Amino acid sequence: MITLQLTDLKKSFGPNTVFEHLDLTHSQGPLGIAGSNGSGKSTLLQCIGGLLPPTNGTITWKEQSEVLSSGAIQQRLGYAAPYINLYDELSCLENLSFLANVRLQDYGSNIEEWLQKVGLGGVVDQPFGKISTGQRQRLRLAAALFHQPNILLLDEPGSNLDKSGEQLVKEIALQFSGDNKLLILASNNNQELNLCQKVYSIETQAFL
Ligand SMILES: Nc1ncnc2c1ncn2[C@@H]1O[C@H](COP(=O)(O)OP(=O)(O)OP(=O)(O)O)[C@@H](O)[C@H]1O
Repeated sequence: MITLQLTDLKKSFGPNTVFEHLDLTHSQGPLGIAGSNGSGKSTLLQCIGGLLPPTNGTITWKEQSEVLSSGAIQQRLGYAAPYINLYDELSCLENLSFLANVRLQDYGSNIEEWLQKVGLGGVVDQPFGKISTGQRQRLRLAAALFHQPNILLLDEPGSNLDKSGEQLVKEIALQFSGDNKLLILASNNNQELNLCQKVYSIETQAFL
């Protein structure tokens, strides 16, 4: 079982405090983060995913009762968000191959499988910068998933996706409802938040 524990978390940008005194524990399955525009959902997700240092407080990941090191978290973590970009000049396939090389592991046929699964089989050789916005979002999802993470962070996963893309997000959320999996999904979209077993409001700092 994977557990995330946030204790007395605070994030400020200069004089602007986005959230403070935030305590949250979540074990296993999909957790939604809700809140209006500018309430701090992306900021919280970036702190959880290690992209932003919190101003105060602690973020602890555990697998069973063992505290995970930052290296262990990076191995287990997938993250898809509009602010995580891929290389415009590289093709879809080259982008994922590059990420696989960075991870220093052989993922066998996983990359091709994920490109098919997200519906990009017809554009594998197209540069990321030249595919449509919805296709780019699909590639971001594949990039977050091909290494088979058991922790997944998704920021507005359905943005620019059509009906089949929404179905894909639903399947991903279902996949992360299983044992030893944890999904955190930040969104304004109720349809997406409904995919989550629990929803936490960043504004009230309570479960809805
Ligand atoms: N790098 C930054 N520097 C300064 N302020 C920032 C930075 N990132 C976010 N903020 C501020 O933090 C606040 C929360 O922004 P954030 O993007 O986390 O909100 P959000 O809930 O994800 O919004 P949305 O629903 O519009 O995506 C905003 O006031 C924003 O301007």
